[in-house]
Amino acid sequence: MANENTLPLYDKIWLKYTFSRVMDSFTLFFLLLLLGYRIFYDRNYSIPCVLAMLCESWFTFTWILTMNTKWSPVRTITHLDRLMLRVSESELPALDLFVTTADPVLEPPIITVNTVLSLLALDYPANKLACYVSDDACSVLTFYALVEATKFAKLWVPFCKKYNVQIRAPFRYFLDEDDDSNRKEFPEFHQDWLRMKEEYCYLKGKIENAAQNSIPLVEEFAIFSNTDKKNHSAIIKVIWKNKENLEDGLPHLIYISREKMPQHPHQYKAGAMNVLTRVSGLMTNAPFILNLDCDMHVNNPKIALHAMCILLDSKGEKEVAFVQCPQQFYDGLKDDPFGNQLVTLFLYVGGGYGGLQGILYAGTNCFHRRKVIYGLSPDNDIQIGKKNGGVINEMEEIFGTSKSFLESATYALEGKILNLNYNLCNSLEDATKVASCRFEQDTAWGKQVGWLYGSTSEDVLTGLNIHIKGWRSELCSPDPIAFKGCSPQDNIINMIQQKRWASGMFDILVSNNNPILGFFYGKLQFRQALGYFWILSWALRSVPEICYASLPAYCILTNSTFLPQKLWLHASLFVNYNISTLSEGLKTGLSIRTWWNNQRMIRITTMSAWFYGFLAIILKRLRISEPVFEITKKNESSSYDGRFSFNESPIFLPSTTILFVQLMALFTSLFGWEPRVRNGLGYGYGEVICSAYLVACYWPFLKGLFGIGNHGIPLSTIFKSTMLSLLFVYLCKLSIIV
Ligand SMILES: O=c1ccn([C@@H]2O[C@H](COP(=O)(O)OP(=O)(O)O[C@H]3O[C@H](CO)[C@@H](O)[C@H](O)[C@H]3O)[C@@H](O)[C@H]2O)c(=O)[nH]1
Ligand SMILES: [Mn+2]
Repeated sequence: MANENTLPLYDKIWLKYTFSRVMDSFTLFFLLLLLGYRIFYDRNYSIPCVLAMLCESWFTFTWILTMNTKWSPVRTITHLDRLMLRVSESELPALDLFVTTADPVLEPPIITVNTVLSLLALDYPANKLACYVSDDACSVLTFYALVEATKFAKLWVPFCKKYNVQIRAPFRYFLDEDDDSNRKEFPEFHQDWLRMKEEYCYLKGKIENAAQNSIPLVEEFAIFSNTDKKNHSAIIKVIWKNKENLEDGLPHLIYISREKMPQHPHQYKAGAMNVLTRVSGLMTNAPFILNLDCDMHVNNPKIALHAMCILLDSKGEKEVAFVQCPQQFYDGLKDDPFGNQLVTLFLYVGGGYGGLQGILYAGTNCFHRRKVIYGLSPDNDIQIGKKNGGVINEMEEIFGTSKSFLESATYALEGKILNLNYNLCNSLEDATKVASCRFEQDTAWGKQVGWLYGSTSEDVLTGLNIHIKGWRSELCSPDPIAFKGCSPQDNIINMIQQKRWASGMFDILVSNNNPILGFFYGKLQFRQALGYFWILSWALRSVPEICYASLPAYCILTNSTFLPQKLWLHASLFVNYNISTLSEGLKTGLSIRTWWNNQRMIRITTMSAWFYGFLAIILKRLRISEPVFEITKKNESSSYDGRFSFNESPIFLPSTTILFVQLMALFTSLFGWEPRVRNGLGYGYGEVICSAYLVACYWPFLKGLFGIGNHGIPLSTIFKSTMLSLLFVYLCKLSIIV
């Protein structure tokens, strides 16, 4: 039998989704058949047919990318028991915890507080943890909430540990009336539970109160007087320090609001992450970092141990740069009307990346190695400037001019665990320096080290760069699920988020950091590069999709055809594709309704949010406007009903217009208003069915035409869309004449 100590700490299991593979292959087969048929048999080179063929070629290409990504999915299984045999609690490595928040209105402090509480209560030695909260809003309310939360944490953390509470974010825990898992063993449990609930309500009340009546800016809050969120010096406050270094105490808690100046680009979240990295480097310098968005609370208190199984495993140690846990959400609306729960995405596509070079970094729920963030590659050199002793100048060029930080970075890069037990407060002066705007000037921060700048999807960009260095990554999805967050609550917020993702990712594709170059000049594996291409090209997909969606309407309005005579090819493709996505959904435990909502939303998103994402990058490249990071609004609980809401945002124009165009086409066909066939063939059932299918996809918009209040499409949007669709009809007519 293998020695206990040589057994791997985690295993990868290759999943066999045979049915899925077969169905996906059929889809590809039909796509190729269709193209072949068009080229060799149909030979119809009319405008709609050529356009359709171009679009179909793109779809085929995308489909190959999709299949490549999904083809060999894996699951990782972590062995906590083996980890515990190998290392004792006191030997576990230190872990720095980062939480980012940026707006006390869109991100209510009570949510951040819950995330922090769930982190402080992790099942991990408390003297190995330090929690850093970055507040880009420089909000005294957030600070106040954290100070108050610390008081509560002193009761909450021991309570969670004593009773082995599973959900350690109080707002989720107390949703359940009473938790009687501990009834029998501990007679005093109920008493404690009641007290804890009362204390939590008290905390919540205090924060709500403070939000309504402003907080007096005296004593520890005085530093917030005269601060403007876009213009203020750095504020770093050690809210709580685990002075006696107790294993079962409360981890350090540090509040950071980095310096901001109007003329200095602050680089959104990536900028905040880099400040967190540096400040924590000075204070605790843990070799591992877990980063969470403010709304992502810990749902499995053992998650840090699970991640350590991968990071400390003898193979993982050498190869794995980061461990990413899936993004899952609480309070998902029934049947996922906005298609934003991403369940099958993480399972099928996420697992698929796992079988390649590794899952992409998703910005939150991720454990990083500090040295990798500092630019180290698996063969241990730092690629920008060689790091041989004494070359302090080079280190300065990379990491900036802070002596103490350079020292800590050297330790981190060499993998030495410094028994700093740094006096957190003594490093405050240095910390303020590394949190200043100017610190990064002429350094490699954001370019080669740290979180990278230049894309609103800083996460994918940073992860890609790590993969290009030759590192791998792993997906970690223990049961219960590691973290849970808040998904966009309505379709408007969802669209803003999708637009940011699509534009940020397309931005990477057209930059020097793209996966193609990464494959040729770096160590990005071929299939991983294709996998990246799949996701980075989301925005690009909008163009052929919009084009394809206008074809049925064009054909009906001009009485021509874009479908080959043999409709069965398209029909089989359509049926096959739908059966395969449906079966994937059902296997994941989703309802048919959810599947349909997801299908519909992917069409709507592609042709609106992703299209705007595409435009945003074109404008950026033309130096007309810079994309901004629009923060997603977060809620403690969901009060939405899943109906679509609308506003005057241009994001609704493409959808409304596509709907109008299809409706005009369908009416034309119904009343026989189409012109006579001129040459070749006229439109047939195929075009009508396609048009009707699109109307089904855009049903929420059709309802929106008759909705009232924010459930109705505003008149101005209706007006603009009418104009656009009339223009489309006019152009169709024009194309007949010429
Ligand atoms: O200037 C900023 C802007 C944002 N954030 C933080 O960034 C996080 C993510 O922002 P959110 O609005 O929640 O965006 P999501 O679309 O939900 O985030 C996903 O997509 C982002 C990239 O677009 C990633 O950074 C996130 O980790 C990932 O969860 C939040 O904690 C924010 O507080 C900052 O710290 N500073
Ligand atoms: Mn979020």
